[in-house]
Formats: sequence, C-alpha cells, structure tokens
Amino acid sequence: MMKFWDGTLPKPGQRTVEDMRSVLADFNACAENTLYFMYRSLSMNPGDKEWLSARCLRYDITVIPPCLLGDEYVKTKGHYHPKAPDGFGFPELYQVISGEAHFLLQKRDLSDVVVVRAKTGDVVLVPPGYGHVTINPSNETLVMANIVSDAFKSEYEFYEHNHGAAYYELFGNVFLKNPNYGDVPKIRFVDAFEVPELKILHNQSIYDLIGDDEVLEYLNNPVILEKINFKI
Ligand SMILES: O=P(O)(O)OC[C@H]1O[C@](O)(CO)[C@@H](O)[C@@H]1O
Repeated sequence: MMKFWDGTLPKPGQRTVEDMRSVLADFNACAENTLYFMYRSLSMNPGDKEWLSARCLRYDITVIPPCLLGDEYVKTKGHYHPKAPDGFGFPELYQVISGEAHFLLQKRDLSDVVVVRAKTGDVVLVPPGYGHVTINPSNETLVMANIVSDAFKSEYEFYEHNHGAAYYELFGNVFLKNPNYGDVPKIRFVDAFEVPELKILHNQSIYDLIGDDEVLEYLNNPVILEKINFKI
C-alpha cells in the first residue's frame, strides 16, 4: 500500500466484522481481518494541531482494504451527525487519497438517497442533514481523509436499527434495497464535484486547508452552506 502519512501514526480505531454485523446485508458474513482502520485527530506539526483544536476540528485518515462480506462490498458502519447550534446538521469534508469510494448518502427524512462516486484525489462534501456510509467497491485499498467538527458524537442508532443504509452495494456494483426500509427514493448517482467557492478542489489536498481561518468555518457553522445554496 502507498504511504499515506508522513508523520507518526497513532494507534487506529478499528472495526471488525463483529462491530459491523448489525449493518450488513448478510448478518452471517465472515471476515478474518479488521475491516477498516481509523486514524483520528492527525496533524503534521504542533502549529496545525493547535489550529485544529482551537477551532474544534479534526483531520482523520481511514484505511479500508478491499473485502467482500458475503456478496457485499466492505463499507463504513454509517452514521448521522446532529445539528450544530445554528440549526443545521454538521457537514463533513472528505477526500480520496487513493483507491475508489462510493459515498452512500441519505437524508434523515429519506427523501433523497445519493451515491457519490469518487476516485483518487476527488473531494466530497457531505451536506448537512445527510447520513453517510463509504463503500470500497474495488479490489484496491481505499485510503481517505476527512475534516470534521470535533464538537459532536456520531449517531449510529438509525443505521443499527435498520440494519444499514437504505441500500447495500453488492459485488458487480449492484445496489440492493434494504428490506428493512419502507419506500425509499431511487438512488441518484453523481460524480464527485468541486466547490470552488469553498476551495474544495480535486487533487488539492484538503490538509492544506488547515490554517486558513475562513475556509473551513462551515464545518462548525453549516448555515454558511445554506447561504451559498450548496446542494449535493
Ligand atoms: O463511524 P463510522 O460510520 O464507522 O465511519 C468512520 C468514518 O467516520 C469518521 O469517524 C468521520 O465521520 C471517520 O474517521 C471515518 O472515516
């Protein structure tokens, strides 16, 4: 696997198949190895660390080796974010460092389900009010980075209770509706896109946004995204 971080890495959070069982298409799926590794709160130097912590932000890297769980591609567990004090859900900024990702996003009221297809270098902004699962639909390791507010706890209950997101992605890129959901919209498929007004650009490391005093403000004040009418 390529080197994805220059500094020392902390001990990662890990998810095994047992941690994931409640959200899998096949409850009895087996996997010997850890499914993914989460390196949280990374910074390259003390200045960046202080800048991030003063703004209550976090830079994480997640590594998801390829794996099939039964017929289903490996994925993150899935969660929603609560609302920020300004009344809009906390968003999250992602970038694929290497590999390929499908970001399966669903609105809380299930009025919209979107799959954002992203390849190496692509950026994806998860909008307020959307839960997210990241799928590795390839036979390469997916390495992705995110910057997110550190002022909230992820909410897993809905995904656990409903045995995953509204759809499962199976081998051959087949999306299967999760039978535990009622009526859900058809998936909208979109390619990852840039948001130039927020300096969110493909192939420009999101890490380089650290230190810019205005550009990541929407992560704690999501109303800013409302004002620029950001839509996925
Ligand atoms: O918490 P989950 O659903 O397993 O997803 C893991 C992902 O979420 C994050 O915690 C950020 O939302 C990342 O560190 C990681 O990519």
